[in-house]
Amino acid sequence: MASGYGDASQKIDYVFKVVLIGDSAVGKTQILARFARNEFSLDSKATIGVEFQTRTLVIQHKSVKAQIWDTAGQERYRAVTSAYYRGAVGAMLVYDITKRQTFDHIPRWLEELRAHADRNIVIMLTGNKTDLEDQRAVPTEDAKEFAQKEGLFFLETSAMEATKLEDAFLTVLTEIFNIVNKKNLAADENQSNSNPASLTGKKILVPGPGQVIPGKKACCSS
Ligand SMILES: Nc1nc2c(ncn2[C@@H]2O[C@H](COP(=O)(O)OP(=O)(O)OP(=O)(O)O)[C@@H](O)[C@H]2O)c(=O)[nH]1
Repeated sequence: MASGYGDASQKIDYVFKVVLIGDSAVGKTQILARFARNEFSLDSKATIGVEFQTRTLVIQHKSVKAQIWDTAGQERYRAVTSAYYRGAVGAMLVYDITKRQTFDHIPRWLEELRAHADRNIVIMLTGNKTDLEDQRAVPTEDAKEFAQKEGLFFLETSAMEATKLEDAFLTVLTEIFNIVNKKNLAADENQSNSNPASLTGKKILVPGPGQVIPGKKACCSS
């Protein structure tokens, strides 16, 4: 269970960094605005550099601060690639369902993600702008098939209408939470006085979707 937009004074159990990537104008900044502040603007300027916003949620009675990072889709405005991905445990790989090219570029984004981020980062392929169904250029089946082949989660969203966005983020955050929690439980079993500390500033190694091996200790390095 997850809820709310958080309260600055509350105790935080975990901080998870999630990055948004994809071509320019697919809706990354508005996805972030919708998720972090429940806002949306049609008059969205191209992102220059990098920004992040946070939202605190409760997942399985623990307080989880989602730190969502957004950078420009346009090469010339992008943040330093390796710094952007450093410490990320989740990624939303976004395309626009009305622009085929933005989907055709997804393998390139995935390649960059796999080159720079933790190899076990949890990834959600996100087809945005479902409110423009009449202009659809990417069949759902094509994306579903690609996601299955690559071992990604997949959902179609609309930042404008707030459709499936909560689902998309919660799926990623809950998957990360379960993996990290499993790691802490394993550590507790091995070391009775171990301290399942906040993950702030720590790079974590997590198994990918569908690759959580029961009983196997997920590994973690700082
Ligand atoms: N119809 C519709 N428009 C959207 C949706 N999400 C974003 N947009 C619009 O698409 C345009 C681009 O959105 P941005 O969020 O700025 O795109 P971006 O991916 O951050 O672009 P860069 O910063 O250049 O990488 C803006 O006009 C948004 O209002 C959506 O779900 N539906």
